[in-house]
Amino acid sequence: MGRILILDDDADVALAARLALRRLGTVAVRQSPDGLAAALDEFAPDVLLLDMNFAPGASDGAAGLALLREVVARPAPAPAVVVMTAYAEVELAVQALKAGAVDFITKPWANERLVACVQAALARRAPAPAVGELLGESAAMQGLRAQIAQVGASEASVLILGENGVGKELVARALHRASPRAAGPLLAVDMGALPEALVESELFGHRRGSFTDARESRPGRFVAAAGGTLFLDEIGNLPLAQQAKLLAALERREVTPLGSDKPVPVDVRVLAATNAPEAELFDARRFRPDLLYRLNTVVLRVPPLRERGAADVALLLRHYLAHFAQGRPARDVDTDALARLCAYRWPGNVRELRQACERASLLARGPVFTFADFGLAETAAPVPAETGLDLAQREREAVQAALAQAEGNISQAAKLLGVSRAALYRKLDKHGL
Ligand SMILES: Nc1ncnc2c1ncn2[C@@H]1O[C@H](COP(=O)(O)OP(=O)(O)OP(=O)(O)O)[C@@H](O)[C@H]1O
Repeated sequence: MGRILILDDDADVALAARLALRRLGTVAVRQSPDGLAAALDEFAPDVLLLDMNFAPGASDGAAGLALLREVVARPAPAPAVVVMTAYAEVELAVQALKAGAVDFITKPWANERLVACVQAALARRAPAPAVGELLGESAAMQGLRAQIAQVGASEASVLILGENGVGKELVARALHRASPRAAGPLLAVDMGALPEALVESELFGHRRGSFTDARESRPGRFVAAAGGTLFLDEIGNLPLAQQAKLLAALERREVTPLGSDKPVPVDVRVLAATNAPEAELFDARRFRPDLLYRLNTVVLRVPPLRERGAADVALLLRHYLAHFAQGRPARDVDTDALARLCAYRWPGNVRELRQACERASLLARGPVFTFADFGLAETAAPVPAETGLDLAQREREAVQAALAQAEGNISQAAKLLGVSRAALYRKLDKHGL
């Protein structure tokens, strides 16, 4: 989400742009360049969509270029400028790019093109993501982040569901950060990794001598997380006997350490996660329904990576390849490789993608990354069985992948594909992109 200012003296054009762009954030419209500086100070847009002509009859774009230069020269944070030109004004568009515009859009535009162009400009202005941030701009990930913001602020128990490596722990951390308990600790307990005999002492603590190895008294995780959040990972692996004890602790909001008969009050918010299929979780022979109802006041489902779309895969690739480049500029991903990575199923989800990026960054020798560099099991590009090798489809995928990698920047995408900008525009038109 961002702040977008549209400057166009044609009220109809400005309105059409405002309607198309409103789902990207807060959109304001000005019809005259008079007072633009003050408007920029006041509204502080991330992106300025700038018309190039303002005087009646003028078509040389001089007024627009002059405004563009003023805006670009403003002290940071100056907005990213996307200029609007008429279809034939390629020369003017080039001048604008040279003067510091991040992109141009020709009128009349297809709304999807305008949205993609402004979205890319917004993304370029967005601050670099903090470590551990849940990345993804697909509708599914935006929805998930909105849910986190909403339920994070409450004390509700949240059950986080999703396949291996989708980011359930990141979701738990984000919920904790969004909560009033953010200043307190977040303690994670991996139920899958704990031997059954140790579950109780780990969660509830023990008194010295309560069992053979208990040389010292030890507070359990419930007590250690006081004032904060306890994240019970792989909850589906908790044996039935311990499920009963966990239920009792949650209901009474107190725990009794092993070897003690004095209950200790606890002050934690409990988050739980599992990669078990929901059907298994709702099987009373494996998981107590009463415990499930305690844990799942809110259920958050983290979608598998293959359901988030090519743009999210490309975004995560960019993020992790930059991360593993360790300060050096990251190499590009070859267009064919990108199309195949976007179509790959990612059974290990984001964790698998992260590891594949680490492998490629360490081992690849070429100037660009190829599909083989990522060391993924599936080596053949997926070819739809019935249609065979559909050239048009492959071209469409390559264009999509290049646009995703170039974050919607047409010049860069054209460079990646080895075609001119004009040829890329024709391809966008041909494939209705
Ligand atoms: N949306 C995301 N953006 C950036 N990184 C992510 C995202 N989702 C997951 N990751 C990264 O992928 C890796 C796996 O994430 P995480 O441990 O949270 O997954 P999980 O669902 O808890 O896995 P498991 O089920 O195996 O416990 C981590 O390195 C995490 O930082």
